[in-house]
This record gives sequence, structure tokens and C-alpha cells, in this order.
Amino acid sequence: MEKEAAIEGNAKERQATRSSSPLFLGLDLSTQALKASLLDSELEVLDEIQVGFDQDLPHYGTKNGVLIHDEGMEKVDSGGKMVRAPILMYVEAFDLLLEKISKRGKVVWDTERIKAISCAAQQHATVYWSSEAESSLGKVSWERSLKEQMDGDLCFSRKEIPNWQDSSTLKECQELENLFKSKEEGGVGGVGKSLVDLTGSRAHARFSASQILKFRREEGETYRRTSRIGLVSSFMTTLLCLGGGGGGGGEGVKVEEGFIIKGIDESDACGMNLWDMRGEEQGSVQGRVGGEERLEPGWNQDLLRFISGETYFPNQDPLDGPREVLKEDEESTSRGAARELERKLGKVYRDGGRPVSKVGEWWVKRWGFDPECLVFPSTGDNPATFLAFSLKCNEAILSLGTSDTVMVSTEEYLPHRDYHAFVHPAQLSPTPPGGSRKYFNMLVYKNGSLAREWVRDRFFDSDWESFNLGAIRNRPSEKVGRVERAGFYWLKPEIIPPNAEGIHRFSKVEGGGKGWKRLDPGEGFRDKGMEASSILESQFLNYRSRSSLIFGSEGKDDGRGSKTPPTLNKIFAVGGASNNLTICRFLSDVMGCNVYRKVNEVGGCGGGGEKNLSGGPNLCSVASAYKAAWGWYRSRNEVRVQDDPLEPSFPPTFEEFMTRVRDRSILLGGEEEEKRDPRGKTRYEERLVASPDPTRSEVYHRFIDDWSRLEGLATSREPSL
Ligand SMILES: Nc1ncnc2c1ncn2[C@@H]1O[C@H](COP(=O)(O)OP(=O)(O)O)[C@@H](O)[C@H]1O
Ligand SMILES: O=C(CO)[C@@H](O)[C@H](O)COP(=O)(O)O
Repeated sequence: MEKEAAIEGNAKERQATRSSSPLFLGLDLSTQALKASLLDSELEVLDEIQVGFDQDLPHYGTKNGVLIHDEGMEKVDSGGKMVRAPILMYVEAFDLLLEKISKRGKVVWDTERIKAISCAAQQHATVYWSSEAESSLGKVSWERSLKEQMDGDLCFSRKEIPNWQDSSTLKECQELENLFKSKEEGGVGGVGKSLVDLTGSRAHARFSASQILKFRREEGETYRRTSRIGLVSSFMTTLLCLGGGGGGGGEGVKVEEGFIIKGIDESDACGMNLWDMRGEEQGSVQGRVGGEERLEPGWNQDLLRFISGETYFPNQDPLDGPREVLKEDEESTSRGAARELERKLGKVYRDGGRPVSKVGEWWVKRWGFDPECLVFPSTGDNPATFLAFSLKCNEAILSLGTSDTVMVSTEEYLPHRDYHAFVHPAQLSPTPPGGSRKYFNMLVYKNGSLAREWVRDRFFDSDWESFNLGAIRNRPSEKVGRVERAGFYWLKPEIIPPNAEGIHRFSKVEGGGKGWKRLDPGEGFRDKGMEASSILESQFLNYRSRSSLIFGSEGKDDGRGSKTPPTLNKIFAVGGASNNLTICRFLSDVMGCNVYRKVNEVGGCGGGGEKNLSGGPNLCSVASAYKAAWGWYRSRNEVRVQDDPLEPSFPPTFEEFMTRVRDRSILLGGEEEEKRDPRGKTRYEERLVASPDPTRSEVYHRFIDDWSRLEGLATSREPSL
């Protein structure tokens, strides 16, 4: 009896009773850690493990996962900060993660039963493979660690890779924008479309295009010695296939390619400023695809020419009509440079549920993985988080990780200067008849958790509890009925508003008037608790006002000089800081809507108390495992259901698949699972964690106009309002 009770309550023990049903693995290489989630055949989380870069790999000297140089801890380059991360640290993190997994033991981490893997990674950062990489990787032996075999110059031409927090390429961003501007707009007489229309984002310092351009110009020789340029996500796919085995396909499994260095996932490619999404627009015309006239998305050739240094521009562009020849670049006029860059970037996977390869021998022989285990394209951490929810209209995901990101689902390609448009990361390609492509839009903020941590450390002895109490004490009271101070904490140059920097505090002019005055630089608020409430308020007001852009507008005038509330009516909070209930409550009051989290109904994820993983699963790695399971189900059944009248809609879309696993009309565990009683299960569920307080919400609602003027002052350095 005692044993039976333990089995009921304990995911690990329950797992021991299911000897042969498949398991799915998702990994997430984010800014501060490499995390793994193991899911069972009902897509429940069995366990999570992480390697924290600062804590577990201190010999790389990172702080919050990035390399910070000299005493000032940041190298200031022309126009912005240079933020890097050592690529070998990520390699070693894989070795360490697998050691941790094997220490957890076979009862839960039965690697032989893992049938499919997929990963998520911090976005935008580029990985530079050396000209010797393919041959070195081809020789990787399962008997040695990855770090030992990938050390030195063997694999990477750049040992420190630019991190998404890097802002050293502002000059290059300007050039990229100019390339597509008309002469009247101050550009070079470009192609009649702006960069944001073409690639889904205006030029961003952290995106790959400006980073590669700077690298090619400043380190030309190293650029030439670079055989392939990937993203952190494609680097992860490559590692998963190492040591032979990869690329072969095998019976009944169609795999994507046989190269050792794997290609880039399309959704993650949208974060490069290089992937031309014009084919996503209604009515765009070029060539014939499937009998229909339209342009397929692909690497943008104008950008490739400019970035690679190939300055040959024909007077007549095939797509956009007459155009001027650009001035010669000092470095190269070679006609082959663009094609060479295209080769370096490699293949783009447009169907995230099609296997790239089987897992490599390094995984099979060293760590006991099944040689039939399939590897699916890795994507960005934000696209992966997006997959964890089925967002309806007017719902958003707010990821409170190192960065803060707001994501909203869209049915159309809707590029806009203030946010990013990405293609949905799990789509069938080619799109089946009657189906349509899907997208999501995203706002990204650099000063997310690290800025909140700065306030916590400076004013609250590094203690979240004191931070929370200070913030609560300073919420707008019913008696005062208005916000009386505002603070902006841009410790790193911000993305929205662009390049906003520094700490700016304002307080209401005494006497009940409408004016505001700026506090002297360095002067704090009279109550340190105000620092905590101010950072939360101004971060969330920013997310509120900018996300309303995606929905249309902040609202209509309600006739009383005030605007109606924004149309967002539900937020799913994820990431490390969403563990903090006070933060979720502020979010709910400021945004004026309910906040939900995905939590385990027994209060944890069985991860053994790992920091940052308590209370909720790591959704990037969890959703990567969902995607792997979707792809595995498709691969496994492709042959079987081809002409089966009972499976008219095979393959299912990712969303259909998830619904059908939940309602048990798809049983990944087959017969074994069918026998199981679905009652009494421990699932992650969406739980309401905060509802807006009507009084406070109204106060914030009335504050928006003042707040946005104060934000303008903070960026313009004007003294008062
Ligand atoms: N209780 C908490 N309150 C506020 N912030 C927290 C709390 N726990 C963790 N965090 C924040 O979460 C961040 C890490 O979030 P995580 O989603 O793991 O990041 P990433 O995926 O970018 O590596 C940390 O920088 C930390 O500031
Ligand atoms: O730059 C972006 C998105 O555009 C960041 O969101 C990175 O993708 C890093 O993510 P986290 O480590 O903060 O989750």
C-alpha cells in the first residue's frame, strides 16, 4: 500500500512503471543556463535539469552568462556596448548536462527510451565554424568529451560570439536601413521596400546581419576562414547529430540533409535581418510555386551582396526595377562573395517537424541514447515559448527571462518598425491545401530581469522578499488616487525605445498640480520601496503601450478625456521572474487583465529544487519537446496512414496534434498507454495567478499619457514636464 501511494504522488516512480513508452527531450540554451526537460508519452514533464553558466562553469568568467571585459565590465565600442559569450562554454555545458542526467539515474532518465529531441536557444547570436570544423566534427569520438574534442581552433573561427545584448553595430544597422531607402529619404536609392517589410524587423544591433557585416569588415581574414555561420539553435542541432549516425535517414525516415554542420530553422532565421519574407505578403509576385505565382521566402540577395562585400549591383534588379549601382566597397568587388555567404549560412528548415537526422553516435555510445532517436530542427527560445500556448485573439505571452518579451499570435505577416514579425515555428511545409501560414509578433526588452535584479541588489540587499514588500508598500493608494513618481532603469541600451539609456527619476510637483520634475542624477526616491514599484510600473506600462500597437491602438477616447482599456484580455507569464507573485500582481494591475501561469498542480516539476525551475516548468525546453513529439508522430505514421480513410487530416498541424494528445485521441505510448487510467494525473495547467485591482488599474490607465511623456523626457534629457 505504501508503495502504491508513493507511485501515485511521485512522477519519478510512476515513470518506472512504464517501461517501454516513448520519452521526448527538449533542451534550451538561454542566456544564463542550458536546461533540459524530459517528457513522457502524455507530454507531461517528468524531470528538469540545468547547467547554470556562472555557477557550474565559473572558469569562463561570465556574469549572467555573458563575458564582460575590464573593470567597467563592458567594452564600449563605436556606438554601443560589446557583449560576448564563449562558445566553448556552451559546448562544455552539454558535457556537464549529460553528466548530471546520468547521475540522476535510469529510473527517470532512461535515455534509451528517448525517441525524439529538439532544442531552443537564445536568439540572434551567430556561431562561426572554422574551415577545419567539418573534418574535426566528423572525427568526434564517443570516448571523449565534446569540450576536449572541440577545444582550440579546431572548430570555431570565433571563440567569443556576439550575444543578443550586444549593441556595438549601430553604425552597420544604419547602413543596412539606408540600403533600402530612396535617395529622397537619405538612402542609397534602394529597392523600394524598407528592411522591416523585407525581413520582418528594422535593423537591430543584435541581429545577425549587422553582426556579420561588422565581423567581415573588421576581421576579413577570419571571415574568410569561416566555413559556416549558424545560430546558437543550429549549433545545438549540430551537436545533437555528432559522431556519425547523423544524416543517414534510415528506413522509412526522410531526413533533411547529410551535412555535419546543420542548417537554420526558419522561425529563428527571421531574427537575422537576412531572411526575406516577402513571399509571406498577400499578392507578392515572383516566379511560380506550385502553379501559383508567388515569391518564396529565402535569403535576401541584396543584403547578401552588401554584407559579403560584393558590391556588384545590376542596374536592373529582377524584382524591383531600375536602380543605381552602389559605390564600391573598399574590401571586395568579387561577384562570388554573396553566393559564398549564402553557402556559409546554409540550409533553412521550413518545417520544424521534419527530422534533420538521427541522434549522433556520441549520444548513443556515450550516453545510451537509442540510435533510432530523431533530431528535429532547433528554434529560438521565444519561438519555442510561443509553442507552449495556443494563443487566442487578444492574448499574449510575457516572458520574464533575462530579457522580457511580449508575444502575440497573428494570422498574417504584419511587419512593423516597433516590433518583430516571425513565422510560426511549427508549420507544415509545403502548406497543405486549404491551410495557411501562421506568424507571431514580438516586442523585446533588454532591461528585463537584470534591471530588476540591479534594483534588488542596490536597494534590498539582494533579497526578492524585501524588494516585493517595498514595491507593495508603494502601490498607488485609493486615497491618493494617482501615480506620484516614475523611474526608468535602462542599464543597457534599450531596444524599445531604441537606445534609451541610463536611470531617470521623476516626481510629481508638490501641491497637486499637473507638473513633473526630474530628480538629479544619482538622487534616489525618498523611500527605496519606490525604486521597486517604479521599475515594475514603467516596465509594464511600456509593454502595455507597445503591445497595444499590435492590437491596433491603446483604445478609444471614452469621452471623459481618458481612453478605454487596451484590448489585451489575458497574459500568460513565463520565465524566471514569473515565479514572483508580486511581480505578477503588478503586471495584472498595470496591464488591466488577468495573468496566468502554467504550473504543476502539485507545486513543482520534480526537478529536485533547481533554482529558477521551481513552481513552473521551463517552457522553452518543454515546448521544444512537444515539437519533437509532433515530428516523431508524423515520421512514424507517414507510411502507415498515407491512404487510411480514418486519418483524413494527416499530418496534423502542431496545434491539432497537441489537442489530440490532450484528449487522448492520439496515444504516443500506443497500446501500453491505452490501458492506463487517465484519472488522477499530475499535469501542468494554466492557473490564474493575478487579477487586476479595479482601483489601481484605473489609476495606471489614467497615468499612461503622462508616463509616455515622461518616457520621452527620459530619452530626450529635458528637465521637466
Ligand atoms: N523570485 C524571483 N523574482 C524575480 N525575478 C526572479 C525570481 N527568480 C528568478 N528571477 C529572475 O529570473 C531570471 C532568469 O530567468 P530565466 O527564465 O531562467 O532566464 P533565461 O531563460 O534568460 O536564462 C534571473 O535573472 C532572475 O532575476
Ligand atoms: O533577443 C532576444 C529576442 O529577440 C532575447 O529574448 C534572446 O532570445 C534571449 O532570451 P532569454 O535568454 O532572455 O530567454
